[in-house]
Amino acid sequence: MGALIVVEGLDGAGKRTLSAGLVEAWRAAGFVVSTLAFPRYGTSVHADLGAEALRGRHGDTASSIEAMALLWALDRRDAADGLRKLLADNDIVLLDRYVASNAAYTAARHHEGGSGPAVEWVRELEFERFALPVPDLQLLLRVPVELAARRARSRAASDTGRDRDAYERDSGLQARTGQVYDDLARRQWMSPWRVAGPDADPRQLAAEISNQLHHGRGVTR
Ligand SMILES: Nc1ncnc2c1ncn2[C@@H]1O[C@H](COP(=O)(O)OP(=O)(O)OP(=O)(O)O)[C@@H](O)[C@H]1O
Ligand SMILES: Cc1cn([C@H]2C[C@H](O)[C@@H](COP(=O)(O)O)O2)c(=O)[nH]c1=O
Repeated sequence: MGALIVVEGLDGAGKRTLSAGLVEAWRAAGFVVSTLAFPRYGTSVHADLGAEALRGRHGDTASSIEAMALLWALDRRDAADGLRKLLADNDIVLLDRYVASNAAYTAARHHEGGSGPAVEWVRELEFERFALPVPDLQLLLRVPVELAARRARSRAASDTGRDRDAYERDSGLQARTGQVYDDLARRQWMSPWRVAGPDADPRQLAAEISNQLHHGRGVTR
């Protein structure tokens, strides 16, 4: 059974870039690695509806905090069997966003912290009711809100298919989401967390994580 590792952080933090670096380093070290990014745009109708809602479609869907969270959660529920198969077939499965994204953004939209009712609602929905696999490690890519916003803006300018959505345009939401992520990491919500900064070296991080998991539960190579 492979190790389930999740990269979390704000919009534009650099999760996709860091994930690519980690995967490259682990593969170079001989690990069999698969990756998946949530929301699964183009694969999941729930993910696509969510993205469209954040760009003004589907009436008042985006204004409902729980409706949005349910769309993202249903995307993961549909992915659960495939995820279990990936875990059976790989040493490491790396996810770019997972359940903690729903916990952080839902709590932040409600102006709650990391131990409030929104986080508990997400935990009960996704880990208990939907029985999604619990991560072995959650990695918070913690970058200043201003830097993440700058990166999200410059990516939107250079990539015409990646315009900023309603959450990315809401600097207050991003700041509160960052605080909830900090809370979740401090509380070690659901599993062990590590925090990496904007200058993290993917190769060094990859080595530290595989050592950490080796001493804990899995990942032998
Ligand atoms: N370490 C870095 N140094 C400089 N630029 C970076 C770094 N990491 C990411 N970027 C740039 O910042 C932008 C956002 O990065 P990326 O797509 O990896 O973020 P993300 O966290 O996956 O975003 P989102 O969650 O919004 O999809 C991209 O244009 C990327 O090239
Ligand atoms: C998976 C997931 C995402 N969100 C939020 C985070 C982003 O602001 C948007 C879209 O995600 P992307 O990474 O920018 O494509 O949705 C969320 O609130 N809950 C989730 O589970």
